[in-house]
Amino acid sequence: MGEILTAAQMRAKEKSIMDSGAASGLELMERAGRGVVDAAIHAIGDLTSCNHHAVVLCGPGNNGGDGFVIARTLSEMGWTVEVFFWGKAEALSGDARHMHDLWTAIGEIRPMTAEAAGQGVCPTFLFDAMFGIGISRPIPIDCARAFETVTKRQTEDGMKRCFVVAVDCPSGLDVDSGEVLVPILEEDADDEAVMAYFPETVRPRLLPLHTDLCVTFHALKMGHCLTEVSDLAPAVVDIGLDADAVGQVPIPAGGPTVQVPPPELPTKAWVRAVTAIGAGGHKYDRGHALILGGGPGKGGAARMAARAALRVGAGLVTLAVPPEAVAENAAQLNAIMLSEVLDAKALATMLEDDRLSAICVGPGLGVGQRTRDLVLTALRMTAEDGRRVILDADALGSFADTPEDLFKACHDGVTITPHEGEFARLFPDLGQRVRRSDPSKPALGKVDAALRAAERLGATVLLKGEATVLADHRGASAIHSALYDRKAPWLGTAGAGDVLAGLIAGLSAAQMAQISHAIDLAAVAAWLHVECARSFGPGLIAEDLPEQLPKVFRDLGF
Ligand SMILES: NC(=O)C1=CN([C@@H]2O[C@H](COP(=O)(O)OP(=O)(O)OC[C@H]3O[C@@H](n4cnc5c(N)ncnc54)[C@H](OP(=O)(O)O)[C@@H]3O)[C@@H](O)[C@H]2O)[C@@H](O)CC1
Ligand SMILES: Nc1ncnc2c1ncn2[C@@H]1O[C@H](COP(=O)(O)OP(=O)(O)O)[C@@H](O)[C@H]1O
Ligand SMILES: [K+]
Repeated sequence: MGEILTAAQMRAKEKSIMDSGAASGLELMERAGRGVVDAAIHAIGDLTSCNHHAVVLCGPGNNGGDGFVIARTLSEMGWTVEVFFWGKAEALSGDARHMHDLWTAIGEIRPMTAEAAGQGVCPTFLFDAMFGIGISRPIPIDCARAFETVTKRQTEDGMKRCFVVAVDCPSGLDVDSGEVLVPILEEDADDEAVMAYFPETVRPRLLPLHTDLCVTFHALKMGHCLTEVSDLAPAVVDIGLDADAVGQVPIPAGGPTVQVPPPELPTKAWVRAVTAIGAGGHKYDRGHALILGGGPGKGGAARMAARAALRVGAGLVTLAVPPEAVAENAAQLNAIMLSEVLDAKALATMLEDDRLSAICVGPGLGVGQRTRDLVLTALRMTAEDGRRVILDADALGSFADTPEDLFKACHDGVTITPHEGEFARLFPDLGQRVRRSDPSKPALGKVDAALRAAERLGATVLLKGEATVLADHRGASAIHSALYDRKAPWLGTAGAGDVLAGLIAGLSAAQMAQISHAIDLAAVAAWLHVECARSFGPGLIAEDLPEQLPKVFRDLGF
């Protein structure tokens, strides 16, 4: 698993392999269907106590074609298979039609209605092959209801439910944005607000398609990484798209080109490659991070950022606070140095010292003119010299009314770290379209939104959340999802974002601009952030995060 693709990129890969003659559409579909069966059986493991009965729900496109292959494969293995079909056989594509006909030679097809699908024994597997990457609007209500009624079939003991396998993606998932396009319940149909499809009002009323395992082809798609689509981590089936001919065909732009590695990759080498961790040397070789802090009583956020910067490997860290906050901070700091900074002019003087190699502005600073001045000064003083600036929280909030001022001042050494609210205030047009707010327009999704924002800024954007998305002005992007086996919901705790900003600042301080791109450092920081949260576990508060770093580094073998 290296790359994450958009639907268009996947289609381009499929087309190029077919055009090259290396495989036909039918061969790909056969491999896809058989791969799903293998992955499903592998997930269950021991089938001895299962009833070898499966239900396959097939849709009107090639996803349905995969479903017919699944039905035939299981039937050949001696399973009892029920197939429900939504669509018209004559409207199927050539490949899907062929698979449909192969199935009808050995088995029955019934129309997909809730009544029909609700009858019968509880199957071991329910395969959702209704809609795949070709979904364009909420799935038909009959499909959603048929799905639901199969999952409600019960075993004799009334306990067991079937194991639901989504083919390519759960039907209704927009694989580019991660948005779920499932239908509005009929009982809501006379509610104007619901029918207007405003996500806030509609979401709780939507019919969820619960999935145990999602099996996709060749590579994960963006939606699998932006939304938790199944209980188990998605399985990826190799359908033979890696042949040479495919590599030579440029795939369309717009998808991520950098991916935060999953934990099974050689993480130590990756962390070492983009940081100075484990490199040894003098403290002055590992940079000096400057963190700007807020006024009296508002210093916690910046202190946590400073602590994270020091623990992650900056040689020195200085916290610079307004004069009236010096006493408070002096009482709280030891290894972190303390300076006083009255205003932007004082900051400019301080930044003349180019040993200060990275600057973090925002946590706990307060929204207003003083913060705006500090941000613009930090950006001006670093515009030409390769030093990196991390803008978080109030540094972003202070430009909600004048975002253009920030855009003009940003440079390629800047990383901004907004959560979705801060992002929407800085980029209202993009923020609105992260999710579908207008039924007639597809959602932009977090990756596209972050890429457009990064282009506008000429800088790196790290858009936070359960799935953290990174993008830069060169068009590189990455997704780091704290989902599936990297879940860390307890990381959503006050101050966690301040720690992340400090981690990026610490890595940036230790790293000179020419060695790696800002997006790589932000990606390592995002990975370490979640790793620290997972290492600590539930009960975590933000202060605990930097204290987990030594253990995380030890576990990596440093
Ligand atoms: N290419 C290959 O060789 C391989 C492809 N593979 C498989 O193909 C899948 C992609 O196939 P696909 O492009 O046919 O799209 P798919 O997701 O089946 O649905 C599109 C159909 O649904 C329709 N439709 C859409 N939304 C709708 C709605 N709300 N309500 C009603 N109808 C709706 C839409 O019609 P239309 O929008 O024109 O009305 C169209 O008919 C992919 O996910 C993978 O499983 C694998 O076998 C590997 C090899
Ligand atoms: N459910 C979640 N799972 C994993 N990480 C999360 C989750 N919710 C939030 N986070 C992470 O926690 C941090 C919260 O940051 P932020 O929203 O800025 O909060 P704060 O301002 O309190 O620091 C972000 O890094 C975000 O990615
Ligand atoms: K599906």
